[in-house]
Amino acid sequence: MSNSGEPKAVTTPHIVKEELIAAGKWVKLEKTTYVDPAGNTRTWETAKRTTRQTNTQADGVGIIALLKRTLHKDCVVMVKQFRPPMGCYTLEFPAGLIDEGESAEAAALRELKEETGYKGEVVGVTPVTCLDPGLSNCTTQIIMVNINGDEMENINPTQQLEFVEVILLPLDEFQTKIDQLLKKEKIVVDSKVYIFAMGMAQAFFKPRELPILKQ
Ligand SMILES: Nc1nc(=O)[nH]c2c1ncn2[C@H]1C[C@H](O)[C@@H](COP(=O)(O)OP(=O)(O)O)O1
Repeated sequence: MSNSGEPKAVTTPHIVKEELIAAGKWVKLEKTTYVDPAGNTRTWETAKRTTRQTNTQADGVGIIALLKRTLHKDCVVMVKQFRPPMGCYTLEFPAGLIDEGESAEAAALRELKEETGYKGEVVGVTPVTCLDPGLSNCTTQIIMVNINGDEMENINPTQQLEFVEVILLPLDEFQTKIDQLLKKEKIVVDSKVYIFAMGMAQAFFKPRELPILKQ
């Protein structure tokens, strides 16, 4: 790297035009023409969902649902399902697309009920977050939900989706349990899930390894 020579022109990068290359019912491919920070006009191949609702910036929601029961460890409610684009089973947080006129919070509680049978209460919401910005404009909001597992309707929850398996994993062993599952089965874990698992391990277990805290 060198600091010599003419300073590069600095431009505010921006989109010039978006041209449709192909469209299906759920997904479309566009050629995006844009100006890069150096002022050069370039193109990019962009995938978009066709289903994004008006008045929302997020395509869907992901739900971090904590099942809280007396005399049980708190568990994260996970779903395992066959995902055609991956060609295999995946381990994910419950998730789904936001319907027209629906808030992210309402979508999260609806999807949680449909996919797992549990009735939850929203305790946190992320901003709109991107999922794979080098490929797609797809966005999600992650909704944190608590489930009172002692409530009657959450004792034997009935899910509405036949091909979605609900898996409960204890929060305090989340990463270890995922690792065990990955060793046992041919399954791919969603990156959001694994990052959350690593974050939990760092937050809860690493500080206790500091010498000062061991005394
Ligand atoms: N990319 C997709 N291709 C499809 O052929 N069908 C798709 C795509 N994305 C969504 N869907 C369909 C499948 C479901 O019937 C509905 C709703 O999905 P939803 O449950 O909201 O979301 P996921 O659980 O994340 O699939 O859309």
